[in-house]
Amino acid sequence: MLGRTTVEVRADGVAVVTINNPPLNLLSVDVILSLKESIEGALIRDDVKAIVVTGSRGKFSAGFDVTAFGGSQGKKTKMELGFMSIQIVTDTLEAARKPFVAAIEGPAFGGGLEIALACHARISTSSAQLGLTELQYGILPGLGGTQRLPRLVGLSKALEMILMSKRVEGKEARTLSLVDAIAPADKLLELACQWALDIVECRRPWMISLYRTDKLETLAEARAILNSARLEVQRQNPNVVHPLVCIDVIGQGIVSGPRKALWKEAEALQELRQSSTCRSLVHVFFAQRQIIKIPVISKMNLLPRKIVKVAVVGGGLMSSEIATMLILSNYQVILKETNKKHLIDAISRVKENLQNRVKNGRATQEGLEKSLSLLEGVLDYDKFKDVDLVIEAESESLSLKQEIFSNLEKCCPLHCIFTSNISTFSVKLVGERTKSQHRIAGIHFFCLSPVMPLMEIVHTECTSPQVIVDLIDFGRKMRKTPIMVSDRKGYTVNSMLLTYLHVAILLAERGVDVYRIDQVLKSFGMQVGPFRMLDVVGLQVFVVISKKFVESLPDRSYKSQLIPSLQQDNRKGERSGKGFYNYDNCGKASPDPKLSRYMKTARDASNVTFIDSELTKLSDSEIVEMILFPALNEACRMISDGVVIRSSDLDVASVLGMGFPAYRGGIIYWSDSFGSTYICSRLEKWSKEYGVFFRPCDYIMERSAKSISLTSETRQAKSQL
Ligand SMILES: CCCCCCCCCCCCC/C=C/C(=O)SCCNC(=O)CCNC(=O)[C@H](O)C(C)(C)COP(=O)(O)OP(=O)(O)OC[C@H]1O[C@@H](n2cnc3c(N)ncnc32)[C@H](O)[C@@H]1OP(=O)(O)O
Repeated sequence: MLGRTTVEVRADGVAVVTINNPPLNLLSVDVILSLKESIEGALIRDDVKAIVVTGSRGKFSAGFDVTAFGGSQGKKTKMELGFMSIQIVTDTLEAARKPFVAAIEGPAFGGGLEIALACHARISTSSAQLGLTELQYGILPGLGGTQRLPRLVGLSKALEMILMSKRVEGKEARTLSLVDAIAPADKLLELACQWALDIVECRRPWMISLYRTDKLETLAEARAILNSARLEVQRQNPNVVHPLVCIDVIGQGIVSGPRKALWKEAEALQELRQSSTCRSLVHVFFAQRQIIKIPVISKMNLLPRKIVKVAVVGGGLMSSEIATMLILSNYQVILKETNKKHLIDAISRVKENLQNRVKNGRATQEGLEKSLSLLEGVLDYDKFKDVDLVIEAESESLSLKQEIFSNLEKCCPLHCIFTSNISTFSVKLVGERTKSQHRIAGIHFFCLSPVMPLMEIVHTECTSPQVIVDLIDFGRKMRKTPIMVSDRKGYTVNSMLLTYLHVAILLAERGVDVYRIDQVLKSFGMQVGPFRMLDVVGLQVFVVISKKFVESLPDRSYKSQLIPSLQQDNRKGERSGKGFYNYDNCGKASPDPKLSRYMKTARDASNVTFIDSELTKLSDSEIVEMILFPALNEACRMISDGVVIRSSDLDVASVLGMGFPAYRGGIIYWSDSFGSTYICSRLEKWSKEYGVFFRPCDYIMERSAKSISLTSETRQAKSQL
C-alpha cells in the first residue's frame, strides 16, 4: 500500500492527521499529496476546530524517502517542486485558518521535522529524535527548514544543526525552543490536542515560524555568523557545494525575507538532488544499512544473545585500546595478562586513554571513575567462568594464540564466544586445537583508523549463524559498523588501508614530498593524509599490524626503514609530540624540515640510490591515483576472493576505515568515474616501473578486458555467507 495519511475527528473538535507509511513513516510525493488532501478535508469541516499532525506506531516521520534523490526522475520545474514546500507546507498548512500542532514521538528527521516546524506548536516526548539531516545526502532542507529552524532556535544554532546534520533529543529540543512542551508518550496526543484547542481559545499564541524574528540575531551579527560558517565549510569540505548553497539560502531569507528564500530553497533542491554528490551519499547511506544484511542468516530470524562480561586476553597496545572501548560501552571487562608488570602497564594505558578523554572534554572525572570500575585485571583464567565473550589480542604468534584458545575452551562457559583480534591470518588456524570452531570468529577493530567506527567480523565456514548475529549486535552496541569478512586468504579490509600507507611510503622514499602527498590526499577529500594518519594512530601500531601483512603478503607490501629510522629517534607519532610532523602542546601539526635526514637513512637502507624525477613531477591527480588505485586493487581482490559479501561493503569500509570521502561514494563506487580499463592500464604501467606491488589483480584485468565496471556484482566469488 502506498504511504498515506489518515484523519480522525475527535469529539473535542480536534482532527488528528496521522502520517502512516510504516515502518518509519517516510515521506514521498504520495504521502505529501495525501497530507494535502487530509488537511484540506479537515479545514472545510465545521466540526473541526484544530488539527494535530502525528505519525503512526510511535514514529513521527524519518523524513523523505531518499530513493527519490540522486536520480533524474521527476525533472520537476521549480514551480512543481515549490508545490510541496510552498503550496502545501506553507500556504495550506502553515497559513491555514485553523491551528496545527505537531505531536512528535520517535524520529522526526528531514522533511518530517520540516512539516512539524510549519505547525503552530510542537509537543514532543523527551526521547524523540529531531534533526534536519538533509546535508548528509548532498541536498538541503527542502520543505522550508532553511527558513523556519533559524527563526525557532536562532541562526547560529540552526546553522550548527543543519550543517552537521545534528540530531537532538526532545528534551534538548525543548531547551532550544524547537519544541514548545514535553509530554510522556501516553499523554502526548492529549496534550497536543489540548494545546491546539488552547490556541483556538486564545489561551496560547498562534505562532507562525516562518515570520518570527524574535530569535534571529541582528543583521550585522547574522552576516558575521554566515560568513564564518562559509569559511568553515569551505575549509572542511572544499570539494562539495551543498553546504555553501544551504548557507546562501538561509542568508537570503535573512536579507530578503523568508518567502522569497523558499523559492531559492526549492531551486537549490532541484539542482542538488540530481548531483553526483547526492547520488554518492545516498549510495553510502544504503550501503551502510546493507552491510549487516547477511542473505542466508537474515532469513533465520535469530535474536542476539546478551553479552554482559567480556574478557580481553593480552595486555599490549591493542588490548588496552579494546579494553578502553569496551568499558566506555559499559561492558564489564576483565583484562588478562601473563605477568604482573605487563598487567600494570596495560591498565595504566587504559587509564591514560580515559584521562585523555577527560583532558579534551569528552568525559568527566566521574565518568572516568565509573568506566574504570568496570575493569578488572587478572593473571589467570579463574574469573572466566561467567564470561560471555573473549577477545584475544596477544602478539601475532599462532602457537600462543592456539594455546590460549585451548585454555579458553577449558575455562569458559559453553555459550562463550571466542574471538581473536587478528588482522592478517586465519581464524580457523587459531581455533585448530579446540572443538569450538562453531563459536570462534575474528573481531578486528580498526586501530589503524583515526576514529575507528568500523569493526570487522571475520567468520569461518564453521562459525555458527547465532554467533554472527551476536557479534553484529555487539558491534552495533559498541556504536561500530560491523563488516562481515570471510576467513579467506588471511587478509582483511586492513590490507586495503595498509596498501594505501605502504604506497605512500614508497612514493616518499622515491622523492615525492611527504607533506605534498598529505596535502594532495587531503584536498582529494581523505579525512587526513597517509602520513598524518600514521602519526595519529601511532607508528608502533602501524609496525605491529604491518609486520604480519608484510610477512604473509610480501608481493603486496613495501618494505621500508623509514618508520624504524623515525622510531629510533623517539619519533613515535602525535602522542609523542613528533613523528612525520611536529606537534605543539595543542596537538597542532607542522611539517618538520629534519624529516629529510630520516628519508636519506631510509633510502640508503632500501638501496634507493636516486630520486625518481618522474615521480617528483607527478600531478596532484596522478598522486591520488598512484596511492589509491593499489588500495582499490586490494579491495577488488577481496571481492574476487569472496572475502566480503558485496562490493558496497568495501565502500563503507573505505569511508569508515580509511577516511575515504563519503561524497565520492566509497573506493569501489568512485572507481566507476575512471572505468576498469583505465585503472588496469595505470596499474600495469606502474608495475613495470616500480614492481609487482602495483600489479592489477585478475578481477580488474578481467573486467578491464570486457570493459565491465568494478562495481557490477556479476560473477564474483560468493562469500561463505
Ligand atoms: C517522481 C518523484 C519526483 C519528485 C521527487 C521529489 C524529491 C524531493 C523531495 C523534497 C525533499 C525535501 C527535503 C527532505 C529531505 C529528507 O527528508 S532527507 C531524509 C532525512 N531522514 C534521515 O536522515 C533519516 C535516515 N534514517 C535513519 O537515520 C534511520 O533509518 C532511523 C530513522 C534512525 C531508524 O534507524 P533503524 O531503526 O536502525 O533502521 P534502519 O536500518 O536505519 O532503517 C530501516 C530501513 O529503512 C530504510 N530507511 C531509513 N531511512 C530512510 C530514508 N530516509 N529513505 C529511504 N529509506 C530509509 C533503511 O534503508 C532500512 O531499509 P532496509 O535495509 O531495506 O530495511
